[in-house]
Amino acid sequence: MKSLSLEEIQTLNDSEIETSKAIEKILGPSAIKIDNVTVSFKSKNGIYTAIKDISLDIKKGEIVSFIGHSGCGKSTLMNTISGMNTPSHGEVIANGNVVKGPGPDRGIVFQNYSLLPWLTVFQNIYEAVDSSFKNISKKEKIEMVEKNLKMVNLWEHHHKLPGHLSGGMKQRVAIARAFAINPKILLLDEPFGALDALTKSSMHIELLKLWNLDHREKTIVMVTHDIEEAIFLSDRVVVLNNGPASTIKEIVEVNLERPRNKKDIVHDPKYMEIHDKLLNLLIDKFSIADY
Ligand SMILES: Nc1ncnc2c1ncn2[C@@H]1O[C@H](COP(=O)(O)OP(=O)(O)OP(=O)(O)O)[C@@H](O)[C@H]1O
Repeated sequence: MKSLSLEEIQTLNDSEIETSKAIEKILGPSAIKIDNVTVSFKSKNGIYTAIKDISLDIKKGEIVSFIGHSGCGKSTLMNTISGMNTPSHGEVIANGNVVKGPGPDRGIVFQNYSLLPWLTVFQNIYEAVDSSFKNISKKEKIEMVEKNLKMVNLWEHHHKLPGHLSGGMKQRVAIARAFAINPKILLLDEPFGALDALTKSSMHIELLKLWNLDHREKTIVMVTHDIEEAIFLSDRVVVLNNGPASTIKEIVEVNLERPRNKKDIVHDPKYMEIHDKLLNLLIDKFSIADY
């Protein structure tokens, strides 16, 4: 079903508004509306169009992953939602507002943690809380930092510098920082890409734990290369075509019940079917016989 643009909503009469509210109640409100977005970059060789005419609605509380080959435009799409890229055509609406730049309603976590190395774990989160919440006391800010560090089991390390933490711990600090500013939308660009398989696996559980504690109200968009990760975490997986001018190849629904159990899920025939589907969408050679 097509969502309405802000202009269309403004021209609705009362009964239409009631109807659209009723529909929204059933389908859930759109947290992110990507409307016909094209992003081109100027380079010395001319203009390079990374993504073209992409439209996608992401509902409040949904977890959606972008997957595709290297260079297909996943980060470009993500950066357009975050406001770090400006669309050459089309627009992104986040939480009802046209995205014009980065904002506190959209928290971002990158693969490289992006913690300030000269600040302690505590200070890294405090700085973010301090610049996002102007009207609360210092005591309340300290409590917010403590609560979020406890949620990722890192309170006892709050005095350490990032350089003295493991990769998984750094990523937990980055996630705690993103949750501390309490954005409605969490954007994760290959957040676990640099972690070993065991740490990655426990980070998936940590992330879902935080999402659950927040009543599954945060919308999470994630870039990943990892099919298993995408299935375990997501409600939908958006597969992108190769660039230039990448488009959406297919959207795969992950209709697996939550809470999901890492050990059991892989034996679920529905999981295997989704896994196969994604594999076939992403890979065309499965053995040396295919060359
Ligand atoms: N600022 C920029 N200027 C010029 N070209 C860019 C810029 N940002 C991205 N590109 C190009 O756009 C294309 C898509 O890049 P993007 O980083 O979005 O891909 P990706 O799917 O996230 O890749 P990976 O999986 O390797 O991280 C690439 O060809 C890249 O070189």
